[in-house]
Order: sequence, then structure tokens, then C-alpha cells
Amino acid sequence: MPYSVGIQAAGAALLSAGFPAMFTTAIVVLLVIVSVISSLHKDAADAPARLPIYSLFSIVPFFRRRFDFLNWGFQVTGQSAFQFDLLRNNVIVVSGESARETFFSAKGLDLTEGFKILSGAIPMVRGVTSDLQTKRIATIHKRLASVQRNERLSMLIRPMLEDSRRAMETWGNSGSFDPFDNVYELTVRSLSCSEISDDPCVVARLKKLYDTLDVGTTPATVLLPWLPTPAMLKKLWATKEIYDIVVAAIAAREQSGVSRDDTLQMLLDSGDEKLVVVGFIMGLLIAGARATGTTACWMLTFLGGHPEWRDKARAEVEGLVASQYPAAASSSDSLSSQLAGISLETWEAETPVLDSIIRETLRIAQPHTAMRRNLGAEIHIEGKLIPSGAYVMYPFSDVHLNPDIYPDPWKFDPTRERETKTAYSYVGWGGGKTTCLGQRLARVELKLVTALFLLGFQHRVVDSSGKVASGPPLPNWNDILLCRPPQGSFKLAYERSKTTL
Ligand code: HEM
Repeated sequence: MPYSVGIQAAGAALLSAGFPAMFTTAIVVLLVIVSVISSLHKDAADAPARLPIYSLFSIVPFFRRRFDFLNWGFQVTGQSAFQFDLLRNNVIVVSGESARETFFSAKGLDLTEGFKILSGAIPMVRGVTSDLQTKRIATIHKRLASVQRNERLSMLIRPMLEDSRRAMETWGNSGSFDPFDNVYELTVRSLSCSEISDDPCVVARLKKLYDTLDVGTTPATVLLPWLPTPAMLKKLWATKEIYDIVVAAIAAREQSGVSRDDTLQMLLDSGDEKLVVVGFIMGLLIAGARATGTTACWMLTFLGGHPEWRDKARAEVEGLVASQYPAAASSSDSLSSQLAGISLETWEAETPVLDSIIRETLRIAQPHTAMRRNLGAEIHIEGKLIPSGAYVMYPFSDVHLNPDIYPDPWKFDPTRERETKTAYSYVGWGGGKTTCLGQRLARVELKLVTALFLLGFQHRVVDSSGKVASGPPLPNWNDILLCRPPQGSFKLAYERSKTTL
């Protein structure tokens, strides 16, 4: 009797709650049904071990605490590979050296398809950044290679420094900031166009919109993209705004009839269809500028927590300025002009300290989980079946935080020797057939931003009460995009040096 009263009461409450409650309930029921159905099918004998939870319970930890969730998966199954379902998507997580070798080289494993479903932070506009045919993706990759030819990359040095200078000027003589708020805007120029990067308001707006995409990437928006949740609507709106900014910039360039020296002009001059141009800028702004901005945040943070490395890096750049620009000390030229006088070749080949700092930063503060979809026939990884159509993941923590390969793995130590005995022992720029295609540009940009900051400012990491911290904060690998520690837990305190930026 009490049960039926309870059910009646619940039914009455539901009816009186109106459409939103009924809609939510219907969705929950649907999810439970999908979850139960997916748990009923039998796995093949050579299938990886399955997580001992209903698939419904994987969703939130997968999106919100991925590092902990994946570690738990390996622990609870006691295997080097395990599987779980994200609604109707079968996901297999692999680890270990031989898994890495197959993962980064197998022909059928497709990066674009993997990211589309499991990542979700890239703005998806059908036919522009999603559903691009292979031919269009190939064109975009070809254009990316063009941006990074010697001549073009050399030409980008001065404007990239000028962008950074302009942004750093606004920081005043001293103060403190959260690098995750301020540093991203330093890295927009190289990929877009003057119509966007010359306008600080548009750059700030873009940053806000991409932040909206990050925050708006909830389990529901990725797995049930058709569900009109508030997060999904916000995401849709942000995507449209970004699209409009890019399209307006292209239209302004075309109408002006003025030809400029930037990435947009190169794309337009190549005669590419509009879809490719917009897709290039939207897709790579997020893949590129976001990754570069985040890495720059972490480089400055590690250097602020390790003054000995900050001083070494600064001495390296001062040495370059002195050798390439002998009159620098007596010159009234600004710091950014002096740095712009250093050749691309020198930035690339004569900065071993900056190189080792970038390398160590990407090892310890890039919480990437590589994702693929098996578009080919079934394959085996370490004897475990990867069916056709399944998603496969490889968490970078498996190698980068592995104490057998990197002793004391959480320690920031740019002196670490390169490990050559283990296959793919370093994947900071990916590996095999999916190595980062923007690496050359990103490395130069990271060096320029860091060099200008180190010569223009003295800085230290401070804790939430403003006291100088004993070291940098610990990267938070559960934050899948930025690795950002708890907000407010640290800042970078800085003082301007006497030199003009
Ligand atoms: C510090 C900055 C960057 C880092 C750390 C980085 C890192 C990576 C990594 C780890 C991958 C492989 C992903 C995987 O295997 O799942 C990758 C792929 C890629 N990156 Fe970057 N990246 C950076 C900047 C850029 C920039 C600036 C661009 C473009 C302008 C870019 C374009 C790409 C592309 C197109 C791919 C996919 C390659 C393919 O499909 O084979 N990246 N990147």
C-alpha cells in the first residue's frame, strides 16, 4: 500500500511539474534503457576486460575526472587494456609500449573521427569543422604546411612579438595575474588574420567564446548533441558567434581589396573554397592557439616556480640578443624589435634551454588522452580485440608519468635525458602518423612569448595569500584541457624591467 501511494504521489508530482520535469525524466529513463541494453551483450573471448559498472555511471567521471577514472579502470580490471560503453559507443583504453606502437601507427585508427565524438570542445559546424571530406582535410593540412615554410614563418616573427608586446603593455609595471586568464591572447595572431588579431576586443571576445565552448562541453552536449540543454544552447550560440567573427573578417578582407601578409591572405590567394578557409581558422584556432596558449601558461608558471630555470632561459635569450644584435645594449630599440632581429634559424637551432623547458612542460602538463575510431577491419592490440567501429584511447599519462621511464615523474626537470630504449617514450607532439602538424609554428611562438616575458619582467609564483611559493603548483590532470590547478590557488607576481617592451 505505501508503495502505490508513493507511486501515485510521484506521478502527481511529475504531472504538476510540467514539461521540463517530464522531459528530463524521459531522458533519464531512455539513458537507463540504453545503459541496460548495452550491458546485456556478450563480449568476445579476446575482448578487453569490462569495467564493473553500468555504462551510465561512466559518463560523468569520464568527462569530469578523466585522469582518476582511467587510472581506476586499469586498477580495478588489473589489465593493461579495458573497455566501457559511453551510451552506445564502445570505448577501449589501452596502455603500455606495444599498445602505443600499434595505436600511433595502425592504418584504420582515425584521429578526426575519434575526437569528434569523445572530445567535443572543437566548434562543430557541419561541413566546416565537422563532416569535412578527406579531400578538404588534406587541403587544410597542406595549407598548414605552407604557413610553416621558412619564409612565411620568418615573416610571422615580428607580428607575433608585436601582439605579445601590445598585450603585455596593458599589464602595467607590477602586479599579479592568473596566467590562464592572460596568456591565451598572446597566441592568436599566427593562425588568423589582422582583422581579428589587430582588435584586442575581438581577441578577448574569441577567448570568452572558446571558454564558453570548454565549459559548455558537458557529458550531455557530447553524447546527446541533439538534446536542447542550456549548455548545448550556449555552445551552439558560441559556435555561431565564432563562425560569424571569422566570416566577417574574411568579408572585410575581400571588400577592402587590400592584400596583407598573413595566414588568411595565403588561404584566399590559394583559391580555396570558403569552407576550407573558415574551417582552417576555426578548427586550428582551437587546436592550435588553445594548445599553444595553455603550454605558454605552464611554461611561465614552471619558470616562475623554478627561478634557476628562469635565469638560465633568460641568459640564453640575452646571449642570442647580444650575438645577433651587438648594438642592443646601447640601442634605444625596444625589446620586441631586438628579438624580432633574431633569425628563425637561430630561434629553432640555438635555444637548447628553451627546447628542454618546452619538452618537460609538455611531458608534465599536457593531460591529453589520444582518441581514435577504428574505421578499418578489426585489429588486436596486445592480443585484445579492437572491433571495427570501436573507439580507442591512449592516455598520455601512461608514458609521461611512468616512473620507470621518468623517475620522480611529477618533478619538473628539464635536464632529463631523452629515453631512447622505449618506443614512443615521449609523445608531447603526438607520434607516428598523427604527429602534430603545427609543431614548428607552436615551438617558435612559445619561444617568442617566453623570451619577451623573461626579458621584460621579473616574475615568481605566489600562493593565494600573495606569498612567494616554494615551487610551481601541481598540474591537475583531471582538467582535460588546461591541466589547471584550483582557481585562485596561485598567481604569477611580476615586475617590469627597465627596458622598453
Ligand atoms: C604547444 C602547442 C601544441 C601542442 C602541445 C600540440 C600537440 C599535439 C598532439 C599531442 C597531437 C597528436 C594528438 C593525438 O595523437 O591524439 C597534435 C596533433 C595535431 N596538431 Fe598540434 N599541438 C600544438 C599546436 C598546434 C598548432 C599551432 C597547430 C596548427 C596550427 C596544430 C595542429 C595539429 C593538427 C592538425 C594535428 C592532427 C594531425 C593529424 O591529424 O595527423 N597543433 N598536436
